[in-house]
Parts: sequence; structure tokens; C-alpha cells
Amino acid sequence: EDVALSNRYFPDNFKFGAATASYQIEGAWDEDGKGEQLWDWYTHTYPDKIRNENNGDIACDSYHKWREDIELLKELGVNHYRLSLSWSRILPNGTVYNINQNGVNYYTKILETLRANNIEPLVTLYHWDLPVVFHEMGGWLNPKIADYFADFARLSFQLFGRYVKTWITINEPQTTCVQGYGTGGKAPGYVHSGDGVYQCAYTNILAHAKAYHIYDEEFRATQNGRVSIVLDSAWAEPGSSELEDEEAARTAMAFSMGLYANPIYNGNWPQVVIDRVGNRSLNEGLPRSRLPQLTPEEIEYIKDTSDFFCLNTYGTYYAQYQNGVNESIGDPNYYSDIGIHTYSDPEWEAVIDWVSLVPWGFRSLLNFVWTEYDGVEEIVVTENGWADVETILEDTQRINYVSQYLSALLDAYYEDGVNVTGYTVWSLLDNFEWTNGYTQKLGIVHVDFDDEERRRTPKSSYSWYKRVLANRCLVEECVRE
Ligand SMILES: CCCCCCCCCCCCC/C=C/[C@@H](O)[C@@H](N)CO[C@@H]1O[C@H](CO)[C@@H](O)[C@H](O)[C@H]1O
Repeated sequence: EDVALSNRYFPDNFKFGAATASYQIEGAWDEDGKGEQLWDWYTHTYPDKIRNENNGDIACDSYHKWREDIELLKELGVNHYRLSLSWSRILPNGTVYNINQNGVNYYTKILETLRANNIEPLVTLYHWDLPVVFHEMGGWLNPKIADYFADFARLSFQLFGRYVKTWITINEPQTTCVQGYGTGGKAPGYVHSGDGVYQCAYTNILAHAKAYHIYDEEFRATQNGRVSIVLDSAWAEPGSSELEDEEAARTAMAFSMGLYANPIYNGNWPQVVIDRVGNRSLNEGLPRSRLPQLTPEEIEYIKDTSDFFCLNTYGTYYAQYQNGVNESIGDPNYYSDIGIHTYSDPEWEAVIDWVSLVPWGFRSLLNFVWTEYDGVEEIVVTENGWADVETILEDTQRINYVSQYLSALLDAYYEDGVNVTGYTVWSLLDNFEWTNGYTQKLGIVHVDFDDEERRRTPKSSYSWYKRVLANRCLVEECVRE
């Protein structure tokens, strides 16, 4: 079915990019002095938890093939490349006591080459590969980790600040906290849904704020860069226009995005989260809320620690009021705290459940971020893309998805006045998709994981994206305003 796409040009200052993350592409897991990190440990200790018992030991072998990756980016014509640093490649034991010069050299070469090719690096300091020593100390359940992260951030600003002007502290704390420490679906695989999610959220936002203040106080004046955190959320659409369903959708957004965005942009946890977790904790007979209380000093310290909003999003779901759940006792659990019913429309095109072709949901989400969070003057989409579960080189579904999401983005910009200034497709390469191993393919470039050379083959979406970047327009002919 033909869908009408926006015929507006992308604004002149709009930036296009592609993204990857260290563990998902680099490989060389124990090479040249790199230390062990959480996902090395997890995939090696519990191979059965990963589809086909795969791991990222070699992944796309980008540790050796990074030049080829940059060639692909150059050819594509992107304005920026979002990549992440492997903390334990730079600091094998996590702390600044021991710096691995090979790791420093690796990233220096990449950043230099990107700059030489006029590609702006968007650098994420932490994309889930926690040095294993910190996992042994409790990982993100231990607030002390925030200090170690801050040390790593300072060192990274010192080492790479001349090349990097856009820093992202942490990727998707929601995924880490809900899946890593709540449901156990990702490393470290902990199931502490009632408490762990909130403790992890606390440590993540504290770590982010520390890194932000370090940049602000020690580097901003000389380096002139900016700092943010990547937050992810699907869009929660009310299941009906009934007030109860609208409230259910707002509650879902508060628990998914608000838990992290509210303290950073508005100050403190969302009130609905404070109330629901607090009341349920009381009803469960607990002496205090399972949600850590932020002190007035912490609220002030964490608030306003972002220079622009980084958004990752892939899909939409409906939220509906769920009768009786709010009163139920004896189930200290993140999802019971939210207490709503969620569902998808079976008509929505989707290959995996959380990536769905719902461009209007994306537009609503952009509007939500724009109006809900104080002081947001700019939004950059740092991840969005389509998942296949088999190798498809003529990936028309991906082209459909990305073109319709980009069209929705243009509508949000031109019709709704949302200042969204960048879009980053996930991903440049098919890569190690965490517990899904190599079974989910989100790259615009195919990587042959059966081939020792990890041969890269651009898909149709790569050529299509290249044309959009060159024309700055989604259709045959665009109009200027
Ligand atoms: C509070 C909400 C209540 C109920 C929710 C209902 C279910 C709705 C669907 C939510 C989606 C859940 C899982 C989503 C996870 C993604 O945000 C996450 N996997 C994205 O991570 C990034 O995606 C890339 C592709 O998987 C990945 O490779 C990259 O490293 C991640 O940054």
C-alpha cells in the first residue's frame, strides 16, 4: 500500500546519522589488554541464555575492520556516527588506576578518522558493557558505581574531548534497569523487579548527573561540547478516550520514560511513580517505599543536567485501565506498580513485538517529549530502525518503516513545531543483538557472521538512505517552505 510521505525538505541544520555500540560490533573481547566486562561474563557463563549460544567475542570484528566501517559511513554521506566506548578496553579493571594505552589508541584513531572525513562522532560513554569488577560489587544496584563512572567520564573527556563535542553519558537506563535488574531478560539477569529497577534507576541518573557536572565544571569552557543521556520509550497511546485509559497511558509514560527523564529535566521522580510505589509499598507492609527517596540536594544536583534530549524509540502500544490491580497486595513488582493493561493492534506491521510500523505513535512521542519535559529545546533521535529475523538484502520493510518514521518526524517539526534536529538509524551494521544473538538484524549493512572476514554487504536500505541524505527529501520532489 502506498503511503503519502511528507514532501518537505529536511531543515538545513538537520543531521542524519547511523549508530552502533562497542560490544555489539567490536569483538576482540580479550585482545590488546581489554578487561572483562559484564556481557563477556554473562555470555560465557550462561551461554544458554543467548539465542544459539552466541556471544560478542568476535561480533562484526570492528576492532580490526573499523576503517571499512568508516568507509561505509563516508560513502553513505552521514553527518554523524553514534558509537560507544568500551569502558574496560580503556580501563581494564574499571578504575583509572590502570589505563590501557592500546584501547586509548584504538578510539583515538577512529575519532581522528571520523573528523578527517567530516563525520561528527556522537560518543556514548556507557552502552551496557560494565567492567565485570563493578558487576561483582552489585552493578547498578550499588550507588558507588556512579563515582567510578564519573571517573571514567572525566578521563574520556580528557582523552577524547578534542574530537568529541557531543557526549552521551548512558544508553537507555530503562533497558538496563527493567531488563537487567527487573525481569532478568538482559545481563546481569537479575530478577529484583520490586526494588532493583528503582535502585538501578537511582544509580544511573546519579552517575549521569556526576558526569554532566564534571563536564560543566572542568571541560565545557575549553571544549565547547554538550552532554546528554539517551532515554528510550515506546509510545503509550490511550486504549480509548475514557479518562481512565488516558491516565493509564500517562502512567505508562511516567514509569518508562519519566522515571529517568523527570529527575533530569523536571526535578524528582514523577509524582505518579512516587505515589503508586509508595502506597503499594505501605500496603505490602514495608517500612519504606521501594522507590529510593531523593533528597532536596539530590533533586537539585540531578535537575537540568542535559543540554538536549536524546531519544531512542521503536514502537507503540495501547494502554488501558486495569481494574483492581492498584489495590492488590503481595506482589512487589515493577509491572504491578504500573498496574495497567497493554496491547498492540494486530494490524500493525511488525516482525518482532516491540518494533512496529506506527509512525503516528512516533509523532505523538516527539510531541510528548517536547511538551512534557522542561527546558527541552532540541531533540535528537539517537536510535530508530527496523528488525528483520532473517537475512534480507532487499529490505523494503526497513525502507518503508524508516521513510514513514522520517515523514512523521517532518510533520512533528513543521506542523507541530517540535525542534527535532537529528535522526540516527539503528544500525549501521547487523550486529550482536544482546540475548537475541545474531538472530535479529537491524543493520542497513548486512554482515556475514559465518564468514571469517565478516564480509559487509550494503542492503537496499543503505542505498535508499544515501539518496535521502543527498536529496534531503523523502519523495521525488520536495517543496521549500
Ligand atoms: C512502562 C510500560 C509498561 C508496559 C510496556 C508494554 C510493552 C511495550 C513495549 C515496550 C518495549 C520493550 C522492549 C524494548 C526495548 C528497547 O527499547 C531496546 N531493546 C532498545 O535497545 C536498543 O535497541 C537496539 C535494537 O535492539 C539495540 O541493539 C541497542 O543496543 C539498544 O540501545
